[in-house]
Amino acid sequence: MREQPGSRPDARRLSWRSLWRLRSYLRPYARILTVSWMAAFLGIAAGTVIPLVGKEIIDGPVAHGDRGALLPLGLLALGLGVAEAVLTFVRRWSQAGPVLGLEAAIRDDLYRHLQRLPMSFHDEWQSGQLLSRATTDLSTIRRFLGFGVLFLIMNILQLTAVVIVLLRTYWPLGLLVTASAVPVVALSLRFEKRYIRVSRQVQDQQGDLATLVEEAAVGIRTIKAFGRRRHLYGVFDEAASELRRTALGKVRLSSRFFTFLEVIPNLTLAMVLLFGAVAVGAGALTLGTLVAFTTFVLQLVWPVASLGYILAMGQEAMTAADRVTEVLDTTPEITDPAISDPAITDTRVAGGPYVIERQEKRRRRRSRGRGHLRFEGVEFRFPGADRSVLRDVRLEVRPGETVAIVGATGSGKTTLTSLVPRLRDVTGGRVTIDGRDVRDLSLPTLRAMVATAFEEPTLFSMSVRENVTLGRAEATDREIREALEITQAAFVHDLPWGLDTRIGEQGMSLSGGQRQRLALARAILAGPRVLVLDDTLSALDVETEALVEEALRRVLADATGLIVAHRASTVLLADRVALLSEGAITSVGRHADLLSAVPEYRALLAQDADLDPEGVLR
Ligand SMILES: Nc1ncnc2c1ncn2[C@@H]1O[C@H](COP(=O)(O)OP(=O)(O)OP(=O)(O)O)[C@@H](O)[C@H]1O
Repeated sequence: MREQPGSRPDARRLSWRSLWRLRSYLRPYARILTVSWMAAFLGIAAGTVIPLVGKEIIDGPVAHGDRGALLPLGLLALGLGVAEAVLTFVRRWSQAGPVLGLEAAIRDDLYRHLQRLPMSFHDEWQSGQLLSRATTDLSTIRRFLGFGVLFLIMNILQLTAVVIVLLRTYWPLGLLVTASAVPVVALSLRFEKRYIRVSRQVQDQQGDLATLVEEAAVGIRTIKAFGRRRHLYGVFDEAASELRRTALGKVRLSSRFFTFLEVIPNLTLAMVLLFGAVAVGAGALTLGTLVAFTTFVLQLVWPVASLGYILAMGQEAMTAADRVTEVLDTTPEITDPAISDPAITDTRVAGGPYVIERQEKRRRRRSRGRGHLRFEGVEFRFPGADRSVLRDVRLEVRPGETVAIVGATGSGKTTLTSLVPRLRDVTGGRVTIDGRDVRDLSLPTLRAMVATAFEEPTLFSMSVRENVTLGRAEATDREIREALEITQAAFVHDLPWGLDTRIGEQGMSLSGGQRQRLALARAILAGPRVLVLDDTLSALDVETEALVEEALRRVLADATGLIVAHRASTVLLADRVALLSEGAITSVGRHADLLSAVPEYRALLAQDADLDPEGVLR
């Protein structure tokens, strides 16, 4: 079995590199971020100066009873305190925009990229893994790039500044405080390795769990129908418990580390107080200096203690960035040709997306040919598979002609049809429309030329109108009505809000046949030159099917049709039939001729009780 991508910890890839690459998303916010960072640095400076003012107050006015000097120094300390508070507010306020903007921009790019990735990618990746990358992982990155990095640098700066001040104030105690950093650094390095491993495990397991929840929601009917609730609950519970165990391990690991980080500065503080008191007693240190010293060490408690938390955040963000870039780095294999096709959208065209869209539409209209479809020695092999699903397929569908593909289950019918709109790319030979290899056409042009309706129709959580006009957003109400009439889908007018009724996720509130009819209307409304129907009428009752077929005949007369058929009634829509046997086309001809001359074809359609010996519907 091939390994599920993105579901296993892969420490080799893990580095700051993935996270560093995402910095470009912060570029638009350079100015406001500068304000934020300036506020942070000035805040540290103000905070560091306050204890020094305290020292001056104790060693000066307090020690000498000089009340006159107390007021200006007191006001200075107060002013610094207020300044620190205001700067903290400015830092927090100015950070929110860039941080949320960063998350939204990466999410947009990820979504756009997922849409561009080919079917082979989506075949391999669990949707829950993609979902957790687009949600949990991006939030983790946002938290770290937005707050973690700033605090990490602020803390390091504060630690350095305070240590320098301490060393200059009274070096023996300064050295003691500096030495306390050694165990902190040593343990942080050890902690980092283990934490990276466990946090990747948690993130991957969250993705697996999201997949299980999604499958349970989408497949609820099957689960209920087979009475498998308990069984699937067991599977889910096991995955959830595993995640809980891993997450608990992660919390235990971090709590040990965080506790250690809390203890070190407090121990240091106790030692500073002890040795400082001795030094004051011996006259080597003033009282004011000792008070300033202890205030400084107290100031260090939070930066040191939070260092563990921030490092953990950083490590989680690194694994999250790795998981996100894993997807972003997958190159879409099915792309527009280099520059050979004038219909390719040039995103740098002046005038923005609307101008580009208009130009694209004009080009598409110009580039609409007659829809002459040819499969020329087509081979197809799934990635990693050891044998080809399609072998040397040669088939011609002339403009306006309809060819039915008939074959046993698993013979490659769906795969063959998916090559026309380039849902998959041939691995040998070529598919041409009007003499041009489909790979030489821009994807928008190709997909405007070819419309497909699948056996399992996907309807989106939007209105009927939006669902039906997916292939042609500018369709008028009259055109929509006509398409719905052809596909016998007038039932939508009886829905509570007619065309504007939102249909549930996957159109669950509609019957299978109703969904198929809407998907067919969507394909017809796109006004394609090549119409691909992959067993689209399978869920219709005999009467509705007859009505839809009658109307489809008119549509197909105007387009080139490729229809996958299991039933004789659908086959009769076609001018010719191609028999696909184990990935190769073994016979092509008229339905009646194949029925009498090809035993395999006869056997495939034999179950169709409605046929007379001539293969015609009774
Ligand atoms: N994503 C995939 N990865 C690997 N093999 C696949 C994939 N999808 C389909 N196959 C295999 O390719 C072969 C052809 O599948 P295809 O769906 O094209 O058959 P079909 O003729 O349309 O079948 P049916 O009539 O049951 O819909 C099958 O053996 C199937 O197992």
